[in-house]
Amino acid sequence: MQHSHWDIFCAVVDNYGDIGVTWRLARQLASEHGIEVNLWVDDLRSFGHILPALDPKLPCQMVEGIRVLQWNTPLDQPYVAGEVLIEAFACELPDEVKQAVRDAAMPPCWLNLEYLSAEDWVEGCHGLPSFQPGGINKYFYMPGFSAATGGLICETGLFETRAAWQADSANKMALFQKLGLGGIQAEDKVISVFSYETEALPALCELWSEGQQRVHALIPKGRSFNSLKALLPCPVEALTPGQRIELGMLTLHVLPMTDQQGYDRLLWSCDFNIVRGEDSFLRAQWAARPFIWHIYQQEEDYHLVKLEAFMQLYCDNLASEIAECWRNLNLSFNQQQATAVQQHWQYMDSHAVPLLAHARQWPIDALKTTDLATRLVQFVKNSLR
Ligand SMILES: Cc1cn([C@H]2C[C@H](O)[C@@H](COP(=O)(O)OP(=O)(O)O[C@H]3O[C@@H](C)[C@H](O)[C@@H](O)[C@H]3O)O2)c(=O)[nH]c1=O
Repeated sequence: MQHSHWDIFCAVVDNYGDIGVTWRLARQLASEHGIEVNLWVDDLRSFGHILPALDPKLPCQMVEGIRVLQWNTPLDQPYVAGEVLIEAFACELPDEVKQAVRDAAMPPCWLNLEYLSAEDWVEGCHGLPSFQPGGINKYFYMPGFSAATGGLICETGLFETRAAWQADSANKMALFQKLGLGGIQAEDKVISVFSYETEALPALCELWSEGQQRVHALIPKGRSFNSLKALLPCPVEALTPGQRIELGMLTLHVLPMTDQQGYDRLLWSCDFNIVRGEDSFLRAQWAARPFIWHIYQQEEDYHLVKLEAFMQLYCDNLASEIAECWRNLNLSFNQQQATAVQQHWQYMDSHAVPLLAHARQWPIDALKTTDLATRLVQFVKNSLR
């Protein structure tokens, strides 16, 4: 008899995105689809940054209904083939697992969960099998924005919860206070910043510090601050959560890192979000607020192709003037063009109202009829038939 559990293997690369995506998926599969999930992770310490409830020293633990296992090489905890085996982002599965799959009387449905992209070719590759030694198929599961792709991770009821949160400004003020971010008034502009290093960031800070309105930039300790060293009173390593750095009309706040639900609420609470990678990029869209996407850099500037594909989609039904302005802002930020990013930010400020209206409509248009987890469960059912 086949075991009904699912295994997800995730290798943490150099950031939080791979584990961020797989953790969200694992949680949703368990809570909304009643699936028993084993999540194998090779770096629990990094995982602990976005899941403070985790004990990185434990080889096996239950967190929010998911069994989280330390993935060591060689594998030192037993793997038993279940109904589904997911290798996240083409991580190389342990030999012991591949052997167990070959030996299983009923092998699991084996999937490679790929990175999200808005490019056209994704539709053609989603669901394609690749024949593996032992006569088993491995399927490419491609997240994406169209109905013919694997979809986008989005929990049931998320938009309603977010709308209720945003309907009462007391929620954001209470959150800022809870996070130890002092001195923020309800009418101030609040911007979250979770980017990689870029020269665009000090340029924007300069603009904000000289503006008419009070601006608060909420920045977790890490890569964004590496680009702001010249503005800091101490080395980046010495910054402490809650610390404030006053620069004219701008206050830089050192943001404590929270779990993913906390980060979502932060995105809902800000007027503008600067996000990166894959997961925060999607969550900024679900926050229904305007954003800049600092895309993860790839060889030969391939990331700019991915950025272009997304921008085209996002701007599809946006008035051309506003679309151009938002595209230029994103491009100049990603290309570290200090003067251009300042100019485009100012243009964008003058289109704030329609841009916000677009950001509010976008999640509904982008999600289509079903989310990734629901499509994935259906995909597995179809391929096991
Ligand atoms: C700031 C913050 C983030 N987070 C979470 C949100 C996301 O799940 C995660 C960050 O992931 P991302 O936004 O994807 O950005 P990232 O840069 O950390 O991850 C990247 O890693 C590379 C290896 C991948 O190739 C990229 O595509 C990308 O996923 O951290 C929290 O939970 N709490 C926080 O306070």
